[in-house]
This record gives sequence, C-alpha cells and structure tokens, in this order.
Amino acid sequence: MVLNEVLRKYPLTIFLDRRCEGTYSFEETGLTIDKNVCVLIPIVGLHYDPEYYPDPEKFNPERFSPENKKNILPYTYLPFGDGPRTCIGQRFALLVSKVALVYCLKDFAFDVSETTKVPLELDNSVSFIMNKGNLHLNVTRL
Ligand code: HEM
Repeated sequence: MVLNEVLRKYPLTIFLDRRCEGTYSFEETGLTIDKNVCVLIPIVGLHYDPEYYPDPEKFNPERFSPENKKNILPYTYLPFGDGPRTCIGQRFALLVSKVALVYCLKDFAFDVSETTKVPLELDNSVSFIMNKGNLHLNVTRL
C-alpha cells in the first residue's frame, strides 16, 4: 500500500507515449486521432486528478487497501504503464523495494532533520520525477 501510494505521488515517468496504429474516433466526443499521430498519456495528471484520487496531495496509502483498491478505475494508475508494453520489471522492482525497506527498517529509524525539505522539492529540469538536491534524513540505529 505504501509503495503504491509513493508511486502514485512520485511515478518516476511523468507521461507515456504511444503512436496511433490506425485512425480512431471516440464515440463519446467525436474526437479523431489520425494514424501515426503520437499521443502523450499524462501519468502525473491522472494520479493527481481529484476525480480519481480525492485530496490528491495527501499521502494516503489506504487508497490501495484491499477494500479501496478495487474502486480504482482502470488506466488511472500507471506508474509502470499498461498494455503490451507495460514495464517488464514491475514485479521485480516491487519485490526488491519491499526487501530493501524491510532490511532498512529492521535496523534503522528514519526521521526528518532540520535540513529536510518538507514538502519534497522536485527538480523541474529533468523529464522524470526526481528530488531537487540532496535528501537529508536523520538515521538512527535501533
Ligand atoms: C520502480 C521501478 C520501475 C518503474 C516505476 C518503471 C516504470 C516503467 C514504465 C512507466 C515503463 C513504460 C511502460 C509503458 O510504456 O506502458 C517501463 C518500461 C520498461 N521497464 Fe520499467 N520500471 C521500473 C523498474 C524496472 C526494472 C527493475 C526493470 C528491469 C529489470 C525494468 C524494465 C523495463 C523494460 C525493459 C521496459 C520496456 C518494456 C517494453 O517497451 O516492452 N523496469 N518501466
């Protein structure tokens, strides 16, 4: 739940790109996308849309609890993309992250320090999500 919420707020890739394989018209809006047109899918826009994630700035892992996650609409949560080109490392990445977290939290406590930037400041000069400067934390051995 915590990792899912981290990847909602900070999804690494801010958009996905696809090239339209054939001219396609949406019945609901009449909008037509011509063949070969490139489409950008705004991951961050979807992840911060209050229609899909109420109070989107709030870090709330409960959004991904077993009871709540079934209400998440398909294609509104895309940290690993979706469809035939979805991330092949998704399961591996989640497994490694969970193991790393367990090892860290088993022996150390992490806390903010006077120099920690709250809220986290993001670096706008890169096309993926990354914090600006260093990330300062107080680490105590348990
Ligand atoms: C938290 C970690 C990771 C995130 C957030 C992530 C995210 C993504 C995203 C958004 C895509 C594009 C998917 C799409 O276009 O629908 C992608 C593709 C891909 N990822 Fe990851 N990824 C992660 C870790 C990994 C790891 C650990 C591996 C390899 C061991 C990996 C291998 C790949 C490959 C090969 C593709 C291209 C798949 C294709 O085009 O068919 N990723 N990833």
